Amino acid sequence: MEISNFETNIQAPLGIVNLKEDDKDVVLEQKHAVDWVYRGEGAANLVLAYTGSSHSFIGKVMRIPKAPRNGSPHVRSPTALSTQERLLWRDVDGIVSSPNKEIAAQLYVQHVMSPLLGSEHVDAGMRVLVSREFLESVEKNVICQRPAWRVDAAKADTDRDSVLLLTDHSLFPGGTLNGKLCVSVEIKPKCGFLPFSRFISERNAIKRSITRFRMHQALKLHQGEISELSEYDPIDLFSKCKERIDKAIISLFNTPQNNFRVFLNGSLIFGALGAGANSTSFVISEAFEDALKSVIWADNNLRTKNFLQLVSETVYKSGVLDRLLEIQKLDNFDIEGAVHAYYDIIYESCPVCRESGGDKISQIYTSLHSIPLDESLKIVKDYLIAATAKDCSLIISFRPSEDGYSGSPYNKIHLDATNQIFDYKASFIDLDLKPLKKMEDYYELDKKIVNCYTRMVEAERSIKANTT
Ligand SMILES: O=P(O)(O)O[C@@H]1[C@@H](OP(=O)(O)O)[C@H](OP(=O)(O)O)[C@H](O)[C@H](OP(=O)(O)O)[C@H]1OP(=O)(O)O
Ligand SMILES: Nc1ncnc2c1ncn2[C@@H]1O[C@H](COP(=O)(O)OP(=O)(O)OP(=O)(O)O)[C@@H](O)[C@H]1O
Ligand SMILES: [Zn+2]
Repeated sequence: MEISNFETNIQAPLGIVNLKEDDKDVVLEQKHAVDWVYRGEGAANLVLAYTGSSHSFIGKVMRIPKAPRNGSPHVRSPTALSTQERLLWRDVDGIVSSPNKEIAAQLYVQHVMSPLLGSEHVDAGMRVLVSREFLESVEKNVICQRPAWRVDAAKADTDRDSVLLLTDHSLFPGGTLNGKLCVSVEIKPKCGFLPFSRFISERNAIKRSITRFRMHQALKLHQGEISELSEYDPIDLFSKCKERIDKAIISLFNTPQNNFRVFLNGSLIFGALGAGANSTSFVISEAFEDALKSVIWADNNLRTKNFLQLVSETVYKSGVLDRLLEIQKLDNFDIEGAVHAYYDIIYESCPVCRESGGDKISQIYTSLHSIPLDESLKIVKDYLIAATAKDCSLIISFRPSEDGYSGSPYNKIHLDATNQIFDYKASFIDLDLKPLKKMEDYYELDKKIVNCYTRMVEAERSIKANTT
């Protein structure tokens, strides 16, 4: 379909590229909305996939920031970074002068996360200009596919003139060969290590032996966010040990929540769009086994097993999570240490130290308040980069290889059980810059998670004692 070009006086800031055709900015209008379909969403963004025939958009998704409806806690600030955030990220090219948070976030992906993760695994995207009517129209078109609770919480923010255009990682780059298929798996791995900081207080010592993800499950269950505890433990997925990675992938399949999805040529075949999925039932697993027919050449009842093996083997051999883990480990003070540095950089007296009443243990925290500002800035900056790495997702897309081990520039993986060779590509998505203000929420949530988990363990212990 034809996309009209408009001369426009909206300038893209330094380092940010607007989509252009014939040297003019492309502007999407109401009539183009029909080509965009619902692909998914998280707390902050609505993601749409392109189904039209314009070469500029084939193989792309559009990421539209959401605006909260009344009463939602997810408040969007339309202004750019705060003074302290500008100080924190001042080394990032162009970020200090970025006109809004979305542009700042894009520069952050480009200049911070991409170099850390490897540019071959990251697409920072480009901006495309959109009219309000386009945004209103796509918002209306996809509303019935969105989870009801997401609709209640927020809507597409129609009050902006550009959105982000990204590579659609659920399709193979350059399309599928000779109509062959692309199967892709999306994993939200969460934090893959046990914290080791000396700033973790004795009463929270449990954090050193149980992963944040597993403890958070207890809180999510208690708050009714999930109906069953996940079998998954990130520590297995990041272990670099094949057997433990196998275990993690099988657990993700059994209890996918919002941590595991599979797409076939861009259509969801496993997991839930825009939300978490319940534990995998017999009916769901049968349907998935069937959906894999065209991808895995194995007898019925063996396709899922072989597919999960393919995923596990790829995670193991590619080492793609090793780098992610190193970035997550930039959080080496833990929130119990980093929160003190945070209050120093926002020039507020530290409520955490105030509440602990100057006891002996709290001296270790007081020491954090006497370090130079640059060191405090580094602690918080590293903490926030690690927070991005703990919340992003990995998409691995597979395509049956046309030419065995030669030819295409993509990585190859051999599935021994079926003697199939696949090209694969691994990409990270959702590498958003976390707002500085979130440090306060992180500290509160950390306390809540530990308390809830501790109470759950105690309750289990007393039930056990009463029944024996
Ligand atoms: O705090 P967590 O670990 O629950 O992570 C939040 C995620 O929850 P999860 O536990 O993965 O379901 C949460 O995901 P959902 O909305 O639950 O799908 C968001 O990713 C949130 O990030 P942001 O506020 O959109 O920037 C995430 O917040 P951050 O902690 O990454 O800031
Ligand atoms: N580049 C992409 N290619 C394919 N699918 C994508 C891409 N980006 C996002 N998606 C899909 O859209 C969903 C939501 O995207 P994303 O995670 O960026 O939203 P978010 O609101 O930032 O999430 P969060 O709640 O974690 O902050 C993803 O789970 C994924 O299924
Ligand atoms: Zn303090």
